[in-house]
Amino acid sequence: MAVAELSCTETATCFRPSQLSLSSSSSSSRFSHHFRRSFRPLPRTRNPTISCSVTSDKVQTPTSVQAETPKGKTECYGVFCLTYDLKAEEETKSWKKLINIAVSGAAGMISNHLLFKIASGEVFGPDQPVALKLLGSERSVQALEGVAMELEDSLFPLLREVSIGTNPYDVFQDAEWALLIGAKPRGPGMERADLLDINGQIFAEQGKALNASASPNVKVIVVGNPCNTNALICMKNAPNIPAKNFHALTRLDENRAKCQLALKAGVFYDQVSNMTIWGNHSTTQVPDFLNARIKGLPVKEVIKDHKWLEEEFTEKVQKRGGALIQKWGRSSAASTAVSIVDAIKSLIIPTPEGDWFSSGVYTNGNPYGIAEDIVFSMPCRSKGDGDYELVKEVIFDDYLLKRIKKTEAELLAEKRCVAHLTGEGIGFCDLPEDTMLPGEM
Ligand SMILES: NC(=O)c1ccc[n+]([C@@H]2O[C@H](COP(=O)([O-])OP(=O)(O)OC[C@H]3O[C@@H](n4cnc5c(N)ncnc54)[C@H](O)[C@@H]3O)[C@@H](O)[C@H]2O)c1
Repeated sequence: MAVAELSCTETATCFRPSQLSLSSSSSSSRFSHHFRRSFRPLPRTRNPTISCSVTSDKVQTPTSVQAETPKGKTECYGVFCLTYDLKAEEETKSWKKLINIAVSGAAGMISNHLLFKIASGEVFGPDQPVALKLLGSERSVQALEGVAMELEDSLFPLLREVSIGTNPYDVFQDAEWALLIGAKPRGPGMERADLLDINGQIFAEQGKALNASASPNVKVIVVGNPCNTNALICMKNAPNIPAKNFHALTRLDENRAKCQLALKAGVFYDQVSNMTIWGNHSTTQVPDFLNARIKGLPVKEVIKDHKWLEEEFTEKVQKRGGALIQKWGRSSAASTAVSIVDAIKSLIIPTPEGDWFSSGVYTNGNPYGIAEDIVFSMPCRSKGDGDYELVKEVIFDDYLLKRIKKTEAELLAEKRCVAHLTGEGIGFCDLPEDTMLPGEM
């Protein structure tokens, strides 16, 4: 094989030696799984200029490789340009049909953990090929290419295609899952209301793009904060997608609550079940120790220190993100990625008998008397078909109801604040207090 040096200053048709030697072979049987992946940039709003320098006289020119690409696929990115018909190749395999997974904020810290879990088969299963569609901001394009390169270098057999782009209408094309992580962090001195507006605009646009481009039954998990209201905005801008398909991630909060209960009870955390986080992914969230169980028993029967439950436990879960920042100097990324995996698996694997999981979902028709038309974390159960039902057999006491009311009030205020982004008039911000997101200082 010819040895070539490569340098690229922009995304476009750049080739590395392995890819070039592959392109000269017409026999697809010589390709191993990972050779059949493609990394191609999606069309962007601005045209990239190409600057590649390959220092070898033995390699083929990019032009000859381009000529071999299947019809309609004129651009490719990275090591493996698409020089074969991926669909024809798929027909010879007994694997499941490829699924398209869009991830926004793909160059960020959470995605840096998540993408490799998805590509490895840990999330959707060891026989489920995946295509990753990575959305970044204009500022993160170079980093996005770096992510794609690392994915290439990992040689995941299940990873069949990676595309990158900055236009959500292109990136979300045919997406069956949309993991919306990308958002702006709250800067110094920025009010929560400002953050709601800035990030709300991102999610309004992405909702429209999902509506126009994604699979009609796409499942959407909103991670970028403030995630409940961002999910509401996204949903309102995607009227053709069922409202039930939109989730705000509160699974990290559930996992944190389980961990704290296990520590206090002196059991391993797999003994804690039926954990609900009610409400907003903020410091008003309510970790429900009334309905949770330890070794199948009500928590209050196992942990007799009820003062601890009401005061320390609740606050510890609510402020866990901030405590972590103090130690790490940055917000939780690995455990958030793990919780996104948990959230997806909870929808594609039947919920264990008698148990449930928490997710921020649309409140219309909820059996708990929570205000309609907001995205609120509630207990859910799934048959493993991507859908869920709200759990009916939960109990309430005054303590729980009072706290649920507080987080509900916050979400209703957030909703009023973003009315201009949900098509419901002029936004008016009267947030009860400037509560922090878990993870903020
Ligand atoms: N729900 C939860 O449990 C939870 C937990 C932790 C973090 N978060 C939130 O997740 C978000 C991402 O966290 P992170 O640590 O990965 O942040 P990060 O700053 O490392 O990454 C965010 C990425 O998003 C990109 N981005 C910004 N605007 C974008 C847009 N319009 N389209 C696409 N990409 C865009 C940025 O360029 C950046 O690469 C933050 O809003 C954070 O508050 C939520």
